[in-house]
Amino acid sequence: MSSARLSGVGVSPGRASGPVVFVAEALPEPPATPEPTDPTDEASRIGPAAAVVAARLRERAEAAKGEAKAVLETTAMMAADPALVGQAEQLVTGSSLPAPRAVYQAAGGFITALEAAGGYMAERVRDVRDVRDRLVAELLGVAPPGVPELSGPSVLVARDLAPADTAGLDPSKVLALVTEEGGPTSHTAILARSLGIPAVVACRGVLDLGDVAGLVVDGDTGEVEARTGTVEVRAAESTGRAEWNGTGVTADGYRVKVLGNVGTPEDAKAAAASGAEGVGLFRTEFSYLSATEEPTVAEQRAGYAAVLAPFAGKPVVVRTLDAGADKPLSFLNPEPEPNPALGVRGLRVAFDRPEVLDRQLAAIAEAATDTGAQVSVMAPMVATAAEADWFVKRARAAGIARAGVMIEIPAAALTAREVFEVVDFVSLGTNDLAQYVFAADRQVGAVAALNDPWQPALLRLVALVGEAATAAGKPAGVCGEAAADPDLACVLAGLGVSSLSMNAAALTGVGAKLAKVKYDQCQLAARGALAAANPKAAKLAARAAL
Ligand SMILES: C=C(OP(=O)(O)O)C(=O)O
Ligand SMILES: [Mg+2]
Repeated sequence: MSSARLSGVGVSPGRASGPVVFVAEALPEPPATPEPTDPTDEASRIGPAAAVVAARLRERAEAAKGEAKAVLETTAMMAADPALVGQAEQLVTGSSLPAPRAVYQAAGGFITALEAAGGYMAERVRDVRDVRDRLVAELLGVAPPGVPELSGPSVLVARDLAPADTAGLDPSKVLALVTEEGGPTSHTAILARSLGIPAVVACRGVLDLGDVAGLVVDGDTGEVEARTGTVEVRAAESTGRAEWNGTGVTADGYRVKVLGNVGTPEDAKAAAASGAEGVGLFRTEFSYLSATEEPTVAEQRAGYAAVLAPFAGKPVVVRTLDAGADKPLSFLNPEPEPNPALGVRGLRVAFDRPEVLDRQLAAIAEAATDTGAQVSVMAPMVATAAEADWFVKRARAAGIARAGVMIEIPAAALTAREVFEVVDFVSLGTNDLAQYVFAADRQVGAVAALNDPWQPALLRLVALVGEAATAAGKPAGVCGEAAADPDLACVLAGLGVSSLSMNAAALTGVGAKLAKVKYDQCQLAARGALAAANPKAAKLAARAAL
């Protein structure tokens, strides 16, 4: 047995090992050439291929439960649909197209019709695309794209995963996740952390491992060991070392609220069970990553209430839709952009379509009344005080008394004093703030080191916001991944941040660390990190003080 070592960036803690499963990449659009030499023969391949795809989907449906079962049964029926097969056959015999292209085009006709019908029909578009891709892959003799059905616990390896794919992973089957691309603040990393799946991103070379039986993955150090022989199947153990009494406070009584980042009702329950004092960031867009139409106010109200319910009587900051860039919502970002992270994302979508924001605010206000949670709202991707003012006025008009904005664009950090004049609070999104201050895409593995939350340049922007918060007498929180690192959490508190919001798994570690240190140690750590020349030196300087 031989082994090879690779290293990437550990983004979700824990050590796990097991057999490896590669996630096949999306197939390119099949070409319309060369013309088949015998069109009748070529057309006759489609029916049997559809039968194979349908049978596989039915098999998976039998083993699945609940919603997954229903989805698989519907997809199996579509794959066996004689209309799709018939039209594709005609395109081969009538227009001399190769079978994969014919299937692609026939499915395209169904997709256009479903989209035009709207409503429930439009939601089926995703399923038709799924069937189309499976059928094309079968005809080409290659693996279908996406996360395959796992026969047992496995380590998944992918170039990167779409947020919707990551959200759908089953933590009981996925031992660990390793991606060739992606950065520490990409949504793949954030979702892996919230699912408690050890993960390493930006792991160069993992896709070229070829003949490897299993991987040992260390989500803390970022090390990945590839073995050619059998690898023990081992799930990560939860560390559970630290203890915390559920109140964010330093040893000498300086209060720093410790809050949860949530996207789903399951996240909210996990955050409440882990002692979150409230929610500092509810990412509402996570509920609609696969939606093809804007959810109605009633649907949004019910969805938000399910997330707010565990926090009745507690503070919850609901962020309005942050659609675009790494989290596109098809009903809000239909057009491709040359540079999506710098384009129309977050609050910018609402400038063109304020009625979508108003409907969301109405649903949030109703869900707040339904659950008794103390709800505030905040807008993502705000660049100027004027934008902040525009948002706060709309929130107040919707009956939501407390409104703030995220500070995740350097311009907003640099003008934090003006922003504070119009908002009740701010929350620093250090994931995007790092991406924009370093001009380093958070999804690109090659620039992952620049997106390190210990970068002194990032901390200097946080310090500006902390000073502006103190001058305004209003709170500044951090809800980016920086807040989830216990030492860095102390540094942020020392910079004037009054609440820290993080995934459920990080709450105890951060709460326990704060309880061990005095506030002047946090300030000393902050001064040391600010003055450091690089992230490593910043970490060492902070640790020396803590
Ligand atoms: C918390 C943040 O928002 P998101 O990660 O959802 O972009 C951030 O940018 O730091
Ligand atoms: Mg952000």
